[in-house]
Amino acid sequence: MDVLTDQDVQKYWDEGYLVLDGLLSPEECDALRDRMSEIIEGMDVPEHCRTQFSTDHDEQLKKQGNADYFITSGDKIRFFFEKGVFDDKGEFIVPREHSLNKIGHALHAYEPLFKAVTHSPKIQNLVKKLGLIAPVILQSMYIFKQPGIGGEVTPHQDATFLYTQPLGRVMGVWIALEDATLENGCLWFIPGSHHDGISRRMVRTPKGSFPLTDFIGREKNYDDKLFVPGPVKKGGAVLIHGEVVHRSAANTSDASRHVYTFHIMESQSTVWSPENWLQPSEELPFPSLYT
Ligand SMILES: O=C(O)CCC(=O)C(=O)O
Ligand SMILES: [Fe+2]
Repeated sequence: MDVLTDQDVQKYWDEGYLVLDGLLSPEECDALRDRMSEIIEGMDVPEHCRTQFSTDHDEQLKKQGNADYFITSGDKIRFFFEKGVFDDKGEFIVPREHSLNKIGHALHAYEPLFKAVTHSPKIQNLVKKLGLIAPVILQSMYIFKQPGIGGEVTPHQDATFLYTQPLGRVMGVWIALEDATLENGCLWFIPGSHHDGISRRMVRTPKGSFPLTDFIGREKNYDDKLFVPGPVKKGGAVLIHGEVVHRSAANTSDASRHVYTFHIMESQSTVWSPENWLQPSEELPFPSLYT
């Protein structure tokens, strides 16, 4: 059975995103969440995440540590924390399971359950239905959007961070492992905003310089009234075109909003920018979706 109808496909290309109900069962969602709880229990918190800086020199070291940790995370499973979750001794001041913003960027490669969902027949079939010929997985993230402290994600286009030539080759698959609502920070989109290219690109800076990345261009100021919410029930998913403008609000509710999301690229006749922060590595070349 096709997960996508012809109308769905049309809607995706017209609006730049598509909300799908019931991609995963509640049990499949819970299995991913349970595995994530185990990962967090066993998590080693890197020193540069814990340390507070007391001198400018310390601050610089921490910044460098954070930047290195991020830019080499494409083929690893790494932990990214919310602000203000450690005290000055580096101990958690919130429960550790509430301290994380996200985990990335290679769950799809190294965590069997996440790998199985990513390469599942359902995902493969919907990507086939969209006409992709040689799709590969670029990255994956588990995003927590913690109750009360999960911050907003400001308006952006994913191709800002995952740039290709030509554009139009990248798609996010964003799977709600809990209900994503207006209260806990569901996604919002500007329908049809994927037709005008991108306004900003994140690029690596020359080797040996700091910061490690910089932006070319800047994000436009979008009229708030243009955004349409995309709430979705647990197990539902949103397909996100690489150039559609989207955002999510802070989570001011008591309910978390866990999601598993990954990005796919049509690799046929596409050039992946060597200036992107994320690069395929010897350890982990971008794996094919269909195998
Ligand atoms: O989960 C969010 O709030 C933002 C996620 C996002 O921007 C993405 O998956 O592309
Ligand atoms: Fe995004």
